[in-house]
Formats: sequence, C-alpha cells, structure tokens
Amino acid sequence: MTQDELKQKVAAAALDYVKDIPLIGVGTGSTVNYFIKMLADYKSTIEGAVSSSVGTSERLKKVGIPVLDLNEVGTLDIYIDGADEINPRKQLIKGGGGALTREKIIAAASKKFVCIADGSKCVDVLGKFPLPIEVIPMARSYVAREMVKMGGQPVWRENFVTDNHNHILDVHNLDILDPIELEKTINDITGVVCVGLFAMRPADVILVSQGDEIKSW
Ligand SMILES: O=C[C@H](O)[C@H](O)[C@H](O)COP(=O)(O)O
Repeated sequence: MTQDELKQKVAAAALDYVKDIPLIGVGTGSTVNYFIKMLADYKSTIEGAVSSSVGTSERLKKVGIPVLDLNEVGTLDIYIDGADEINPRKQLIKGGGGALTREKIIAAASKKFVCIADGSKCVDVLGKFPLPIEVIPMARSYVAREMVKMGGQPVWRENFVTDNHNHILDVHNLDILDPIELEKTINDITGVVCVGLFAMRPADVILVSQGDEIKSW
C-alpha cells in the first residue's frame, strides 16, 4: 500500500468516531484532508466544525460543512487531527503544515482527541522530525539562540507565514526524552507563541494504518 492509501484508510477509520456527533474539531494536513472529503457523506449528522486552519476551513466549506467559531461553541466532543510523530504515550509532534497553534487550542478545548496517521509516524522517542515552534516575528532570532543553547539546530521556515501572521522555526537534532518538561521549557521562552509538542495534552486515541491493519491505542 502507498502512503497515500494508508492515509485514506486511517481517515476512513476515523469516521466511526464522528457518527451522531453534531459539532467536531478538524485538524490540518494531508491525512485530515482525506477525512474531510469523506465527511461529505456524513453531512446529515454533522452540523458544523471548528477548523484549525484557513486551508481546512476552505475544504470544510467545499463539502458543505459550516465552519464555526470556537468561542461560540464551547467544549467540543471530538477533535480529529493528524501528526508528524507519535510516541507510545500518545504524545505528538505536530506543525509540519504550520497549523500547530490553532490545533493545540482545539485539542485543549476538546473532550476526545483522535489522532490519525500512517504507520511511518510512529517512533519510540520524539525528535527525529524537526520540532516546529511558532514565534512572534521579531523574536525569531532570540528564540533560535535559546534553542541552540538547548542543543537544537533551529531552521527558519523561510517564505512561510502562519495563519496567525507569525514565523516558524523548525528545530532539528532534539532528542526529546522528557516531552512534558521540554514543552514547558519552550513555552516559557519569551516570543514563543506555541511549540508543536503535544505532551501535556496528548491524544486520547491513536489510530494508525499499518499494511491492512488499523492499530489503535
Ligand atoms: O500543521 C500541521 C499538522 O500538525 C498536521 O497534522 C501534521 O503536519 C501531519 O500532516 P500530514 O497528515 O500531512 O502528515
């Protein structure tokens, strides 16, 4: 099976989690894009969705699902999103597509976060995938220097601006042995808007497609 076929397979498995739920949170990325396409057939049960990016909002509207403001909706029953890396404790690296801040907000405001991915995203220790950090533009170099002090190699994602008009640093070479501690430490750096480490609020359910199987934990 190709990676795209695996993404489609796991996206289809996520549909079971949104049956009979009127309001859902929807993440960003190529895996979730398949899920959104499949949602077209579920229009009758889903009345609206809170979206994690401008791109996702456009896709949701295309399949006829109204996009709602999180402030109007309150707590969501379910949030479906992908990930760049997943460890056995359901902790994640996210933000490869730059949507980490809104994704983290929706995850925080949701009762159940279901993370969907193909098997290539599973690791024992997070950090092979460069860790995205959204920063206020004027703080970019300062935050980069702080990350160098922590042993990382930050790379500015040039020619990319987030939906919140900020910049992204992708930090290479971090061996993330204590994800919660690192998330707290990076959160404390002035100028950081959000780090793409989802450790304090991990996923609740992981669905992973591996060959013909869907593994969940
Ligand atoms: O900002 C992007 C998100 O965190 C995505 O969920 C993540 O990058 C995974 O995307 P994909 O499904 O394309 O691998």
